[in-house]
Amino acid sequence: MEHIKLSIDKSLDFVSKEEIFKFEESSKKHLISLHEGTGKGNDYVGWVDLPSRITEAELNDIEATAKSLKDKVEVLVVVGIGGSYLGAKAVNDALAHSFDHLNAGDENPLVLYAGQNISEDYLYELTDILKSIEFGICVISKSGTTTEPAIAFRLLKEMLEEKVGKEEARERIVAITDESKGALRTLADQEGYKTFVIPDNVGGRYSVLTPVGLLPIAVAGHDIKALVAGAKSMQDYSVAAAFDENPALLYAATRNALYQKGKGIEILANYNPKLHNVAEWWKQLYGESEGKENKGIFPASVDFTSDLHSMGQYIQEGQRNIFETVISVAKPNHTVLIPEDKDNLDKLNYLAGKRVDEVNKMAELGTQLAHVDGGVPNLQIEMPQLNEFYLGELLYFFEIACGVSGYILDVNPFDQPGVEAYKSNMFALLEKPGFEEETKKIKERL
Ligand SMILES: O=P(O)(O)OC[C@H]1O[C@](O)(CO)[C@@H](O)[C@@H]1O
Repeated sequence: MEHIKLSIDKSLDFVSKEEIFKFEESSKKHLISLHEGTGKGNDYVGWVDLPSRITEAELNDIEATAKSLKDKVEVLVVVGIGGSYLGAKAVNDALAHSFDHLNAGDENPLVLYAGQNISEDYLYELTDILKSIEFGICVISKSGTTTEPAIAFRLLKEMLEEKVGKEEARERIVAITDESKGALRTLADQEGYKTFVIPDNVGGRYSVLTPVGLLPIAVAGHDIKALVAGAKSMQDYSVAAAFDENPALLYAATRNALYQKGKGIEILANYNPKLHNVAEWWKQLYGESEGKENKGIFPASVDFTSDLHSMGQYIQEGQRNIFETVISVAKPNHTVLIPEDKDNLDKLNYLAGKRVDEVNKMAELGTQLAHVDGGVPNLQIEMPQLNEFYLGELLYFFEIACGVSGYILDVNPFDQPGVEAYKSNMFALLEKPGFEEETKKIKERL
């Protein structure tokens, strides 16, 4: 069985093997404490064995719900923010045809997203376009009280009920939320929506392998059983593999060793734009998990080679506080050859007959070497292919490595207290009932 691989060779000019291997024992210990639920934030480690715990019956239920939505709608709007949508978007965009929006032969509904911002123009344009489209809603909120999705859901629910009637709207709305508490649970029970549960012990950013990610991924027509099988394969491998062959432990150890050497920013790079939103998901995962107590690596991302023509300058010659982790896909899913041209004005004939991917791979290798020469340590994560199975491996790899890495950093990787600061200011400024004191204080500052 081939797995995704991590190569740390191009970081060894900056950090020694000893400096990485000094985390061997602690990272193994942290992995065990994640599995046994004995570390910080242990109320939220329900995701650790999710791939092996999820049952065939649960997956079948998700697939059946996806099918009934598919039969009814052309568009499914996933309403959620942060961990309630980023995982689904990451996988759907990685697996979708790049030009899905032109309806490139896809019979599955188009999955759109709302509630991930509070832009009036976004909501206007979305509701406007949906007037002439058969749509459904998958509303996802663990707490049920997050402002952004609550606003979007209110608008979309009202619109759908007006468009197709309350009875039919009920058939087209699925709610994914807490088992027993919260505003969305109450509403879903009142209205009789089909619901799925976000387990209590799984936080939003670790929830992609629950119905939160799996339902929208199934609606888009992707194989959720293969995704979960990939995650399970990485769950097993991360427990069984020796430290030097264990991508998750080695990644956690290497990034912490680099951090201790002053590399405070990690840039996740890809050479396939389909992976753009995997990086968006990864940024929440690592940013919310590690950025606390005035510590943590700042997670950033780039799409190469596009961003070599913008951010490339900074990475090559800017402040030397960064390292780069490249996600590389070994084998593309299609073949395109560079054609011969008799005039050869662009001097490209030396590439004629070669695959486009060969050029991409040389750009990747050339960039890694240049960045190393410029003082940027490089890690490489290689996926054999971009498909459900290896995406499942990748997601679980990043999750388990994040838990271990957070424990090495000695933070609780499962809380996000800092996110409340903006919310409380926003509520004070909006004069939300219950925030009178905060409103008074904030107004004095303006
Ligand atoms: O699913 P909910 O409760 O609406 O939360 C959405 C997101 O908001 C946060 O709680 C931060 O505000 C994230 O951790 C979470 O993924």
